Amino acid sequence: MTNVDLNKIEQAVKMILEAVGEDVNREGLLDTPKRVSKMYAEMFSGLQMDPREYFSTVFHEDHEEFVLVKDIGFHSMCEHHLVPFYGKAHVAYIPQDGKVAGLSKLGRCVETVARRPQLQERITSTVADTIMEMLQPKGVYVVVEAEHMCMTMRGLKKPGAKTITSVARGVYETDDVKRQEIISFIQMS
Ligand SMILES: Nc1nc2c(ncn2[C@@H]2O[C@H](COP(=O)(O)OP(=O)(O)OP(=O)(O)O)[C@@H](O)[C@H]2O)c(=O)[nH]1
Ligand SMILES: [Zn+2]
Repeated sequence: MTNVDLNKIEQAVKMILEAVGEDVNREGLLDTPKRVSKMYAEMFSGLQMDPREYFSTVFHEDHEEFVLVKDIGFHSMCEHHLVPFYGKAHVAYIPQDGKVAGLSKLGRCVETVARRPQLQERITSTVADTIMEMLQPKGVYVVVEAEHMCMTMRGLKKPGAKTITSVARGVYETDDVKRQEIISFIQMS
């Protein structure tokens, strides 16, 4: 978090509170700018990290079918409104030449990419492209399902509306049978 200017965030939060008509000196708000600055540093910590690093260690295992880690919970921040969107990611790949990653690294990749000002589509494609680049698998399929607070607590105001995005790379782009197979495992409860 070295490049995060906590002071600047504090000043900005103070200005927003003043601008909406709050008394920034009332007791309950005294520490709020500082708290919010630390919170933003945490929520945007993915900007300081490179998700590719999680795949610098790979294992060699003679496994030729898919690996799927599903229901990876995440929280992110909509880059248009700076309010949360959150849900689950499902990440699948088919190793090539026995090149497999530690299972936790798929979740770490999602977490890092999510902790940035984001669009759901970009989380989905960045995770898929990172795995394609680092593991050179036969294919990658990523599905993200999320609820966007910018559509529930404001604007459209439709609580429960869910957005689903998917990105297919490699064989998952061309092989309908393989894609259907992984979709059925993702849908399985
Ligand atoms: N494609 C995409 N759009 C998103 C995402 N998160 C929020 N949005 C949308 O970004 C759009 C921004 O639209 P604008 O018209 O510029 O902003 P707005 O007036 O606040 O829009 P409303 O939400 O419709 O009130 C909205 O339609 C949001 O629903 C996302 O992850 N992906
Ligand atoms: Zn939004």
